[in-house]
Amino acid sequence: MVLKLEEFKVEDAPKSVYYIPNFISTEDEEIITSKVYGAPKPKWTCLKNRRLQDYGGIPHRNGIIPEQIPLWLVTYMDRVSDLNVFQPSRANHCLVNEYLPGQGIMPHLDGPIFFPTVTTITCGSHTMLEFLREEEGERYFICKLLLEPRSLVILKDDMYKKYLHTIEERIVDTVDESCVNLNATGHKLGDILERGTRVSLTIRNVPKVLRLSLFNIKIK
Ligand SMILES: O=C(O)CCC(=O)C(=O)O
Ligand SMILES: [Fe+2]
Repeated sequence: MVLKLEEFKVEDAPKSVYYIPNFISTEDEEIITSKVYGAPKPKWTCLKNRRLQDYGGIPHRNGIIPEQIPLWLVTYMDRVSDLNVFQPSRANHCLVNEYLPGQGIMPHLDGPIFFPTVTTITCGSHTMLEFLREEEGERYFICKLLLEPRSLVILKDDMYKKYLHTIEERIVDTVDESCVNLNATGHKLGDILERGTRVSLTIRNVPKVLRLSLFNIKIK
């Protein structure tokens, strides 16, 4: 299936957002959640307000020391790379985040470690991804995106580099006029959406790949 990215552009957002509903099937969604929850307990990193798993290695300022990515996940990372969003490269890192109702993520930029395009597959529950502008220490709300289960969202340009993104710690979301991708979703103004447990795959490219050289290992 060849998918024309331009057809999924969110026109009412700052440059650039693409929102693709049903990027994966319900079967894919079940595979992803069962693999994520089937991972050994030490694979999880527990933060104060969410849990996460790193695949592909831990990204650092100087680069990433690559780790083998399980085949089930390579399938989905390849499906995203095939949209040519990381050209001339491909995805080599995936962060899995789990959010229980009431959990979220603080306003942040993904930063310069990554190729400046971020893609996220949402499983299990919707969420509301909100965007802020930061100026002279003040933060101003810009817009929000309703991320439905099985969707893919792609952020690049100013939406990657300039505007912070955040998920507020809420148990319900209300759909209002600031939700700029509403017409691409199955929802309407005024809908009240109760959050369930959301598992997201944040798929990116780390351009700097470090290779461990044997010559740097001192043998006594
Ligand atoms: O879970 C999400 O949709 C966002 C995750 C995120 O912003 C990040 O991991 O940098
Ligand atoms: Fe982020």
